[in-house]
Amino acid sequence: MPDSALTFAPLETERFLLRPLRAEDAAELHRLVNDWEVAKTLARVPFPYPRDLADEWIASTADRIVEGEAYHLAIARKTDDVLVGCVGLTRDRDDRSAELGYWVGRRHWGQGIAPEAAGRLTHWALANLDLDRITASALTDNARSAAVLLRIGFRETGTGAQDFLSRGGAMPVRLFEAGRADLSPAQAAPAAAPALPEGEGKRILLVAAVGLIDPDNRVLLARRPEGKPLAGLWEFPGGKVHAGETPEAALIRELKEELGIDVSEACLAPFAFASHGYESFHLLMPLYLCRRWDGMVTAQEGQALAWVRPQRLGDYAMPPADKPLVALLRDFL
Ligand SMILES: Nc1nc2c([nH]c(=O)n2[C@H]2C[C@H](O)[C@@H](COP(=O)(O)OP(=O)(O)OP(=O)(O)O)O2)c(=O)[nH]1
Repeated sequence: MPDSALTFAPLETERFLLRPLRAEDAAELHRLVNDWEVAKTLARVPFPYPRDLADEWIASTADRIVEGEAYHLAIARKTDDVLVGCVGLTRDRDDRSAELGYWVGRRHWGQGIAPEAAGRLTHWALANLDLDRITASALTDNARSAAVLLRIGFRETGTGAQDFLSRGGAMPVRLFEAGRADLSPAQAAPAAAPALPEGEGKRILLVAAVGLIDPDNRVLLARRPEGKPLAGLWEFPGGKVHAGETPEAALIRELKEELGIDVSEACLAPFAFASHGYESFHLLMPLYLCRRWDGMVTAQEGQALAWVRPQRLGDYAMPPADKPLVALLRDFL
């Protein structure tokens, strides 16, 4: 799946824009990073830091964004576009992971900039790239950096050793990792959901979903957007059944809201269901199939959509509840 953006839309945080680096940033970047207190915490930064290297490195970041290999971004103040540091991710496609790194210039320390920027990039990456986890490391003598990672939601997974250019050799580091489950907002069932029985002490959440099938026998998947639980995973369109609604009425409403199409109840054929225990609720999800609708399928909420051939469904990371449904659907279509 192509997920590398040709042009990278800056990511906004409360106080900063995380934007691609520009040639004009080189002087300030050099001033901030050519500081032993900053360079000594970074694995791939030499000290002293040659001025030319700032130009070369900035030039290389654009290509790597286009190729979807690495996202090294300026942390720029929204008010005056002043560069205060950098935050970046380097992907390991084979491992479906990426490594997070960040630094903030010494004159900007103590303002909570690193967690704000690194947290935003981590959430964005898990929601928009084909990744399952983000890794990071911090020197064992850098408690401040470890605290940043823990604050974002990273888990400490062990210790290791890493080569540090600035220190001239291998140094001991603490290793960290974050996956969707670490960062997801609480998966609480909404107040609007009907009162269903509890199973094993967990509330049962009723969600209606549909496999929309086009004339080429492809199935529509939608990507869960940033900010929702399980962000970045692909799912069958649908949503929670509200109090007083039938599953069919809920689906008709959701398909209008999310995809801008009109579906009649007669075109929703019951197919299978998922019953899956998540940590804080038990999901009960009837899956319908639908081959007829009115209107053009268009993402109404900015979510990514993909029409997928049945035999390629396995290429898309989906919530654990969907696994049995995918197998059934592949056999059926
Ligand atoms: N729509 C859908 N939801 C799924 C699938 N698999 C799966 O585990 N789920 C889970 C994820 C969520 O916990 C829940 C759906 O809730 P949701 O929050 O997306 O529903 P919604 O569209 O009503 O969202 P909202 O308006 O409350 O933001 O079901 C699937 O294939 N499709």
